Amino acid sequence: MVDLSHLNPRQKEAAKYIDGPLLVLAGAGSGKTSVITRKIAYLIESCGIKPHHIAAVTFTNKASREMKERVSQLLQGGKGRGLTVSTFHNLGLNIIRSEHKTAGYRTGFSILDQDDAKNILKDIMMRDHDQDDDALDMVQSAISNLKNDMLDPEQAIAKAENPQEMMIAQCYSVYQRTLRAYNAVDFDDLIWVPTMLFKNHPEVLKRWQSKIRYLLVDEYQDTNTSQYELVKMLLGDRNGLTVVGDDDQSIYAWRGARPENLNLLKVDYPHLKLVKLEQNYRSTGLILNAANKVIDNNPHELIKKLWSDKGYGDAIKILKCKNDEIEAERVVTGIVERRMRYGGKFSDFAVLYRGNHQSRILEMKLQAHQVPYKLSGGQSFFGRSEIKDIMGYLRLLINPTDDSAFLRIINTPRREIGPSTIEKLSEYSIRRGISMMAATTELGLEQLLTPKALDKLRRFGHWLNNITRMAYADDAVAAVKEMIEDLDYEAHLNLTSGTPHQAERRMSNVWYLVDSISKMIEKADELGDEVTIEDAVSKLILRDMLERQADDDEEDQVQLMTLHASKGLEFPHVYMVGLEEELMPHRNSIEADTVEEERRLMYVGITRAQRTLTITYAGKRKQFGEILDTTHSRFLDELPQDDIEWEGRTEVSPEEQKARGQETMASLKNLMADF
Ligand SMILES: Nc1ncnc2c1ncn2[C@@H]1O[C@H](COP(=O)(O)OP(=O)(O)OP(=O)(O)O)[C@@H](O)[C@H]1O
Ligand SMILES: [Mg+2]
Repeated sequence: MVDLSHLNPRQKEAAKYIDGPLLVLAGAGSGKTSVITRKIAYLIESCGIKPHHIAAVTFTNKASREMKERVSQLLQGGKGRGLTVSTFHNLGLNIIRSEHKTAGYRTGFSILDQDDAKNILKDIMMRDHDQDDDALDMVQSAISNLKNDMLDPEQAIAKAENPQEMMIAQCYSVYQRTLRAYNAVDFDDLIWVPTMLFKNHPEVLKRWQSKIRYLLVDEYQDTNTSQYELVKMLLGDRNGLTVVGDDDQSIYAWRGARPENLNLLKVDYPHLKLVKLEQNYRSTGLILNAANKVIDNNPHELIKKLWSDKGYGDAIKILKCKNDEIEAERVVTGIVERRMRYGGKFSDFAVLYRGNHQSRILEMKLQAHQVPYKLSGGQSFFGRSEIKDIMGYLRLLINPTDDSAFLRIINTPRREIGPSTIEKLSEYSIRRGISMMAATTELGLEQLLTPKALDKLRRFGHWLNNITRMAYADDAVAAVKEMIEDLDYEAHLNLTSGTPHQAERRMSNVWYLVDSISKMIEKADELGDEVTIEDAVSKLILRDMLERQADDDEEDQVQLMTLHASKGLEFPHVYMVGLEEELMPHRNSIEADTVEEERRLMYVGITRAQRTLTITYAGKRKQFGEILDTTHSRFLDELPQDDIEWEGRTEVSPEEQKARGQETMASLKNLMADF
């Protein structure tokens, strides 16, 4: 029997309630994710539901890995085998994979990352509309919003109210046709396609409903319309749904998330049971109080009051630094000092920032002090050009119809296949209705190309076909290694990198990628599963898209990530950097009057901290090559000023320090009394 004794009465109630759909609505650190993981164990061990009938979904890879870990601790000895714990997008990918025929895709369909998708869109826009990069970004995000709101191209065209919306809808229509022709899906399709599939094919939906009998959703406030639709369809008129969320932590409205979905649940499921949790088990009293005060500045329908019995804790520190360089230096020396003085691990520290561009200066300082660190998200691994190149080959290897991958690598490393050859090849492939890769070895090309160009294309085509055959028939990893050697990719890096050291580092990234594939295949082997090169590469593509991070969570490293990426996680010591107007809150949100969402982001950041919170800002910051004067963020003024040590502003008086000490002791005594 599963042990629920660690849960408080309300948590227990939520874990045991299975008579209807349930919503747990509660603030940060109150144990929502813990309810989900315990409930999974309860469903399996006490309700007799088989693990393969349970699916738990969350938003980021990191969160889903954490959840998996927590569940596997609760269900040891393989009791959880077959359970699905994944991101929404991963669940969508699995659905499309097993239903690809009905969904209209051929096997080995490819998943486009944001960049590839953008390239396709760029081609389309250049063809019919003369547009710049800003317009491209705008259209890409508009198409994403249309998909998230479940509108297909025809509906978007019908709904367009002005020339701009019509232009977007038309681009959407051509874009979607092109994706189909490429046998490819983009990130939003991973949700949109399964939803449409379920809508149009009730028999497929039925099959999935009988597969997934209990669905649990974490971070529900960040679901968008199509994700909500997917949840609703999977549930049907059954009872097996638990969702947990916190409207104060809704931080993805800009990506189509609809916190109103929390309210919609009550409308769609009149019998919805609501459980609220109030005790925070994560943070000290001071940190929690600061979080509560900041979020109080947002309008609330439902007031949630969180309390903690972890004692008063250390004061929150605010450091004013002269510039961004000194800010980074102080954060790093602060981490080193604290670790030396109190012990602990580097992985106890997290540095959170608003935008990925802020990581570079921190990375430099961490390297200078030889502090190990892990960067999550941003332009880390999969954004590197060498990885994109090799991924291009791998994508083509698992899906020869992936024309965008073909275009990326056909002349990288250089094979002297010029643009006019590629153009003719493209026209020919469109005329024949085949992929560019397939066209390379067609006889019909002879009339179009010079013998030299023809020879180069054919040699390329035959070579890659051979590697593909090897990868499927024999040892996939050996085939990939041979491919990289045949390409003489190392020589290409030597030619295109600034220094030999850079070339070496880039090549080691390539081997890291190959190693990841090999590990995936080995791991599956050990479990008795079979993972093909196709599965391994698809997984890499998805990992790339979701988080762009290397898979080395276990190591003792300082964690660097954006505030967005930190959702759901917790760290003993948190540094929030760059708390300046126009950076946090972000300039765009000030202009668009969406500061409330930034305030929720601030709330998310503060509530990641368990024991100490240090906030920094710089008086001057280098941006776009210019040094700009800055002012501190308005959110700092919203903090409870009595509880913070604002360096250079207010000193904490000795009497006050004493009073705080007494208060801390008193709450600690209370805490001890509870044990
Ligand atoms: N009943 C409990 N007793 C002791 N510790 C608990 C209890 N419930 C949760 N915790 C601990 O509190 C911390 C926060 O829990 P959890 O991450 O589940 O909160 P959450 O509500 O999901 O937070 P967030 O809103 O940030 O996602 C975790 O370290 C968890 O182990
Ligand atoms: Mg959580």
